[in-house]
Amino acid sequence: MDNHLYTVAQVRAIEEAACAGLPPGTLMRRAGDAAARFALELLGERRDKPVLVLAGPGNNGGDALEVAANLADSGVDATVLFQPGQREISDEAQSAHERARSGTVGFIDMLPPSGDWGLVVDGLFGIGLARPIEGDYREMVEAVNAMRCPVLALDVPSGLDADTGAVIGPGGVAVRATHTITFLGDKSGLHTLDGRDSAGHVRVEMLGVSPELLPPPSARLGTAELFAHRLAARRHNSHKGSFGDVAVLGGAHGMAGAPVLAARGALYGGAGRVFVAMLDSGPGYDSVQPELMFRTADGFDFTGRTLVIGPGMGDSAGAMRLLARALDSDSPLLVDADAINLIGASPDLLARLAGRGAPSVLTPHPLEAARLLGQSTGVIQADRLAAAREIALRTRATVILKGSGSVIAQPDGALVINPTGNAGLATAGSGDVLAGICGALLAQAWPAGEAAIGAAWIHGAAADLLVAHGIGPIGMTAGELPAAARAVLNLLVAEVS
Ligand SMILES: NC(=O)C1=CN([C@@H]2O[C@H](COP(=O)(O)OP(=O)(O)OC[C@H]3O[C@@H](n4cnc5c(N)ncnc54)[C@H](OP(=O)(O)O)[C@@H]3O)[C@@H](O)[C@H]2O)[C@@H](O)CC1
Ligand SMILES: Nc1ncnc2c1ncn2[C@@H]1O[C@H](COP(=O)(O)OP(=O)(O)O)[C@@H](O)[C@H]1O
Ligand SMILES: [K+]
Repeated sequence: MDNHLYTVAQVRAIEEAACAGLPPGTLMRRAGDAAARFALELLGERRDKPVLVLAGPGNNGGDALEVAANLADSGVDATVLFQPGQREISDEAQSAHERARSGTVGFIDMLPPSGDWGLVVDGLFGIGLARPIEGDYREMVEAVNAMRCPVLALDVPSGLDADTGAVIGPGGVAVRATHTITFLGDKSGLHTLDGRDSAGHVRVEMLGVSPELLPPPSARLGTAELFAHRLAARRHNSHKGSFGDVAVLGGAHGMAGAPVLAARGALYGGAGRVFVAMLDSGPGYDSVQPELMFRTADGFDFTGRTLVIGPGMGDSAGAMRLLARALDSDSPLLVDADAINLIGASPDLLARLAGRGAPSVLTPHPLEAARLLGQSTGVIQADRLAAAREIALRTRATVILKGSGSVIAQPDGALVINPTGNAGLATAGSGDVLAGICGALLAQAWPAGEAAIGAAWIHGAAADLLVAHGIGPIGMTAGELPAAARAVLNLLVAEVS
């Protein structure tokens, strides 16, 4: 399947199983062939420009040498930068060396001070990188990152942890590629945390390995197919009651903006009726969005309503009581922002959440996730997939761990990484809009897992649509997201209808 993600350990096992039935060096040659074709595509009309190929001491370097030999065979001026390592190289990599050295490939052992490269191929380190990149290799990575030409990473951008998307540290560096061709299965680390910046566009090359050799994936990349079956054209004979009520609970004194943004997200996400139940007396109505109905939270009836709790809620005793009441209710529930922090500080509230029968979704950003798990943000970000899964297991809720490449974890441990969105979303209030969109999908009877995957995808796609129209990433505002999300939703519905 196109969206399957594997761990490094799984890729090693796939490689071993595949090698067993093949003559030595076959996979490396196939990797070199596929990557050279990709390199030629990237060069396009600029085939007369020289290509710099960085070859490391292991098999990633072997792939690079195969690429260089293939490019030279195609008439491209290819130069390999290679420094021998301490260890003996593998037989496959040795053959690749011999092949490259017997042709027209040029070899250098240090980077020239300047060079007008048409493309750089990064074959320094792949899934075998075991410690931070230092010394001469570090200088090479830094020099490549300062270049303006396209950079094609082989398998994994050198320096990146292919499982977690973290730069291997402490104090490490990673190549920032424009493109990555990854072998024998896509890898989670290319799609979350630093992965998206480092890997650029990812192409998966299975090297002819039979699908029967593939294990069940450790995670999936989010796609519209994962939730498309929930999208349906609206029946003519429908009314506002057909699409559910969302009530956003929050809005302590001076913090009315956050619940209003969430409520707009819910309205444009298709909920039939949207309420904002404020802890303190807030605005009587939203003049931009007069469709929203304002209530006071005290005594507000939850029956038959999907609840989005937390935006701008604060941590007062009243907030805590409201949260306890929401957790104990039978309503589908989305828990965000201050409500997450309150649960992190209270084993009692955590137990109420874990004991819920109705659908529950939690949308922590990394700091909120850290508070929930009693860890530092650094620990959460060092392995976002593990953190999201741990929260889902502890809370028995669906979790969206937000950030670049949001990780959606289900209580049964299943993981999805959301591929949509961009840095324009790094603006105050965009998380509130996500909470509202997810609330709207829950209110339209989507199961929690699909609502979370769908909301993250639609929210990110809305930001991508805004960027495509010149609205961001710089200066994109959260208030612009709901209408863009509506456009994405209607496009999706039109596609499946
Ligand atoms: N085998 C196959 O069939 C296929 C393999 N494939 C390819 O192989 C790649 C995996 O190859 P790999 O296992 O050799 O690891 P790789 O990423 O080259 O790095 C390990 C080398 O780096 C060294 N080293 C590590 N850290 C270091 C550091 N910080 N600074 C300096 N040195 C450091 C380490 O030596 P060490 O010093 O640790 O003893 C070792 O020499 C994979 O990503 C894919 O591209 C594909 O062709 C498909 C078929
Ligand atoms: N670089 C990025 N790429 C993709 N999505 C991002 C990026 N930065 C932030 N986001 C998304 O933007 C939202 C930010 O939410 P959050 O951190 O709660 O902010 P706020 O509390 O201000 O609303 C999340 O959905 C997050 O996944
Ligand atoms: K690499």
